[in-house]
Amino acid sequence: MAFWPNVVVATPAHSGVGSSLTYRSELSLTPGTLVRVPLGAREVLGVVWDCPPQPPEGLTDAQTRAVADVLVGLPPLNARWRQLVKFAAQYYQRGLGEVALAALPPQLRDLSTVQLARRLKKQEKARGTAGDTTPSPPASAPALSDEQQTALQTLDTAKAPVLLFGATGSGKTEVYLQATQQALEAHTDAQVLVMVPEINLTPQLEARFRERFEPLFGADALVCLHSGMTPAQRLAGWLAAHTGQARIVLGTRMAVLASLPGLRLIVVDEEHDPSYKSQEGARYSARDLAVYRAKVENEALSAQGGNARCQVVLGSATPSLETWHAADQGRYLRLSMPARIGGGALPRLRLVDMNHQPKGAVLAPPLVAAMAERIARGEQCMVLLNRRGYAPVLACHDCGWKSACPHCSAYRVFHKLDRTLRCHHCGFTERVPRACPDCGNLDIAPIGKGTEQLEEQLAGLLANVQRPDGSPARVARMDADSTRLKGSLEQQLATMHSGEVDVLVGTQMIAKGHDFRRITLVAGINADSGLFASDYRAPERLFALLMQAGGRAGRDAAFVNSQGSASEMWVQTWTPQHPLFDALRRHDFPAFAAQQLAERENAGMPPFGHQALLRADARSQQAAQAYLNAAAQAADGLPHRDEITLYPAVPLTIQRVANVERAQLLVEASSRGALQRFLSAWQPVLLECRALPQARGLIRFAVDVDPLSI
Ligand SMILES: Nc1ncnc2c1ncn2[C@@H]1O[C@H](COP(=O)(O)OP(=O)(O)OP(=O)(O)O)[C@@H](O)[C@H]1O
Ligand SMILES: [Zn+2]
Repeated sequence: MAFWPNVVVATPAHSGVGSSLTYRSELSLTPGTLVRVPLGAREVLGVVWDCPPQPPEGLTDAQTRAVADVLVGLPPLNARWRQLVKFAAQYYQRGLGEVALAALPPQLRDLSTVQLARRLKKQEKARGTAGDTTPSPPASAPALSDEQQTALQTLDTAKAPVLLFGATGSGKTEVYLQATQQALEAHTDAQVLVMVPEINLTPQLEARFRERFEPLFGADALVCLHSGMTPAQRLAGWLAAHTGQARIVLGTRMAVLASLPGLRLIVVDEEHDPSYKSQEGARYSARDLAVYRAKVENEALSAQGGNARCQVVLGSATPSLETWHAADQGRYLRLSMPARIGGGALPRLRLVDMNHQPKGAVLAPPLVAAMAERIARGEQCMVLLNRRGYAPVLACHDCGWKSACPHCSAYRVFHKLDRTLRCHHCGFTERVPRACPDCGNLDIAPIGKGTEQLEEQLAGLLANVQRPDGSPARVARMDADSTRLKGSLEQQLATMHSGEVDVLVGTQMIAKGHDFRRITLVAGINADSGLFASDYRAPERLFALLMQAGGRAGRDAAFVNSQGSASEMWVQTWTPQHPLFDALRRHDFPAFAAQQLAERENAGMPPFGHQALLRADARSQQAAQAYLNAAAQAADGLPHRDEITLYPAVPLTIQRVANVERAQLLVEASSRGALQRFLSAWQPVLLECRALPQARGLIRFAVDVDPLSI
């Protein structure tokens, strides 16, 4: 007897190959089975989607090729996983095979059945011995605060996705830890997925999970999944999750597509973080997929009877407005934890009106004085500036030359430490010229400021300040440049935790999730850039950034009290009267969210309206825009066209990157369903339009559903 399995394989997006290919097999293959199949001259990894016993109409034996190999020993990917992948592919307008195969560890593609069997055996063996070692005593969990206790109980019983709206330092992590423990103890096969925006930024979190759960469930109980791992590590982690050996998966957005047959709890920590949205391939939102995934799991669980559930919890002190709105509507259950652990206060806001500061001052003198005082008392400070390098531009005052990147419509950033001009978009790097390349003038100077410069200036301004033990104050910088080397981030965080460093200067990476115990002053240096950005999400981002940054101050109430001080958040601004600061002063996220949501509703913006972007990359800006506009024209008559607004093509803010011209076209609809159906109908049209004469020079197009910036 023969079977005709339909197999999905990784085909390039829009390659025209259908969502699955039909092969022949002597055996009936369970859907979800991993196979190797011939594709052209190659042999590729594929996932069996279904396996009918008759060939599809019109197809004969002779036309189909046989499945080359079946990865026996690996359990098939289950129906819930396949449903998740199918949904992601449809919703984000990508190929099924592309999404399915991208969700698998890359190394799986290269392994033969024999190699895979060996790998599995090794893992099985390791598991056998793991139990032999005597477990260390479990790290004891602290007694929960009343708010934490209530949150934990509600998580256990809630029938909807939960928004854990907890102030900075309210102990959300402890709630995740104990909810994880509850879920794992409820069932021997239960698994928990914990997602974080950037795993390397928060080594503390991983350490807390390991410390808590390895003694209880063994050293193999927790695996990580993120793009910084080696291919071998990723495969091992994925296999452990897929076989159920790993009980906890801690990962970044990609982990949302991991195979987790026993999934019972999904935690999305700092759910507002933009890095949950993928910016390439299928541009999915891992947060939104997490909610969908829990729904699929719950449907399956309730079909089995019993009352097991898969809970999903989205946690943040500054939730995304999408999530906040869903809670307003009752689709999500909002759990509030307004109090900080230990009863500490949130930092007091000090606005510095830069109109009244000495001209050219990067740091207002009162701010420097306040920092000096705190250092002298043995407290730490943090200064946030969202721009790395020494200065964003280098310029010649004689002829007007500026350090433009030859390949991008952007300036190259001046990095003083290694004397380079570096493009932050394409990476193009050159030594800083000794003189102006255009006129030979020796006097070329930086314009604006970045973290390197801030570090340098602060070191100068605080040179005479002493710590309580009489030693000089120490300033350090943490940004993508200072943490490039492996282990350097951990080391820098350690110097901060140990108190070696008094002032930490850095980009947004210092504002995220860290539990520094002795910071009592946080300063935001250049907030205004976020106030007047053209993107309608800019205020939401700025508010979250400032509130999160401020949230690093005063986390240890006992320390703050013993110092006899109060923690402060300083913000330097040219527009202190901006209403955003009122809400920030009151730490009133709900008021800020309500005001922003009202504006969005009036303007029909998300989450009230729904958007997608059609993006085009081309050799010329004209071709990129021509393609987009042609695609818009060709949309006439498509289903739901009358419910859709298509805007004219526009160049991206940075329109050229690495010599590629970029343009986009906004698609808007008042209903998500209409948008979805329109986009599906538009997809073949988008493919056809590539061949139009005016689109010559087009390199690629991509659809971005629910884009984060427009
Ligand atoms: N019940 C508790 N008893 C004592 N200490 C606790 C308790 N819960 C949490 N903590 C401690 O309080 C501090 C803040 O907790 P945590 O880091 O979880 O806050 P968070 O809500 O995640 O904050 P953020 O959103 O700012 O990252 C941590 O040092 C944590 O160990
Ligand atoms: Zn460049």
